[in-house]
Amino acid sequence: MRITKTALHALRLEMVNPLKTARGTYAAREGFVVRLEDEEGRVGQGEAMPLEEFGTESPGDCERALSQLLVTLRTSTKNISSNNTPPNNTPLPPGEGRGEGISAPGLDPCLLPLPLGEGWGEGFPTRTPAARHAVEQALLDLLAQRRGLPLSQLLSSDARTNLHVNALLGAASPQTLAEEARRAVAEGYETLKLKVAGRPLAEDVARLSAVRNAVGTTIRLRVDANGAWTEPEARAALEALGRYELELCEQPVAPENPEALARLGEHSPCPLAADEALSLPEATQHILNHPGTVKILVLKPMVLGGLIPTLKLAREAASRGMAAYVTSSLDGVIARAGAAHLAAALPSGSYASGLGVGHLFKDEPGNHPFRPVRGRIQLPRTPGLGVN
Ligand SMILES: O=C(O)CCC(=O)c1ccccc1C(=O)O
Ligand SMILES: [Mg+2]
Repeated sequence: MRITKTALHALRLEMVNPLKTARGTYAAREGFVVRLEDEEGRVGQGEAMPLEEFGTESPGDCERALSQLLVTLRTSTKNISSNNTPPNNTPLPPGEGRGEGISAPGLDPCLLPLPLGEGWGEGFPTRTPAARHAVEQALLDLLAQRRGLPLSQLLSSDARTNLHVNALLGAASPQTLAEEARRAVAEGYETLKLKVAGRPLAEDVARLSAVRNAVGTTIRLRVDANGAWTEPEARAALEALGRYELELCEQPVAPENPEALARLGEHSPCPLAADEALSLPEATQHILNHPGTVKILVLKPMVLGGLIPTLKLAREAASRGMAAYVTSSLDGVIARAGAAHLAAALPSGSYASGLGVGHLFKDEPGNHPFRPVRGRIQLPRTPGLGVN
């Protein structure tokens, strides 16, 4: 494969309502779309949507890195793969083991001529994970198209064809949250997620109570503290909120403190999931080494530097008995499409993915295949990413 043309566009996504997390409030998102054309006229697409507070580079650094990467791609005298048919025309092997499959059938070799930096497992993080994500995604889109496979199938021959997603509830007051929760359940969602922390515990208790009363006991409720509780606060909050039967809690304490996360996990009334901590290599290693205390990883490909590093981390986690699910970092359709293909290729699909955020954006394209319907995303069967 040879890249004959490249293009880089800025992308600005206005939100319908600002999304409040304990780490920041987002009214708009700014990033980039990369388009790569191969010698046979196919076009691959990738997105970079940096979110600095969650461990990516700044938009400025991202743009500089992308410009450099695209120059390298255009001027590379080396073909990205020595011929059109890779030596081994099969997808990556299924997700057991330590992910050694990834470098085997032609994927990493295709990306090797690129100074993409390293992915998770080889000295992660890259300094520009969002830029790496975009270029890797566009190359994978092209590669999957060339092989006539949906991207999910390129990543794993065992990939599922549809995904559960959670509804992200954005309302603040208990009453409006309860209405929002009822609507989501009526639409077909079986897993609801709400942001907690950054406010008095009594308020979160009232919010959780209102949601649980509104939806009954069969719906899964997950909460996300975005690292905002201290360890004692988290202990008290998990105790109080745990009465409402939580599926899990994402990142109760600061990402820099995986020891506290592990201690909390030993006595928590609900399973704990690591999210922001995974942008820090030392914290990630600590978490992988304590699989009984943190049971789940929340994987953000934009933060982890691409789909392949993320898949590697998921396989490593699975080999240690930990579960994982994929969420976006409030990305546009292109990145969410890649994340959906990745979610379908994870070793296990037992947790809903956090990819149902399109309705939060003002100019979300209307009828793309990655829109959840009745709480599920049905992956397109077309080769590549499946986004036009
Ligand atoms: O998981 C979802 O449904 C949406 C993704 C989400 O909550 C999120 C969005 C932007 C930044 C961080 C997070 C997070 O999971 O912490
Ligand atoms: Mg989270």
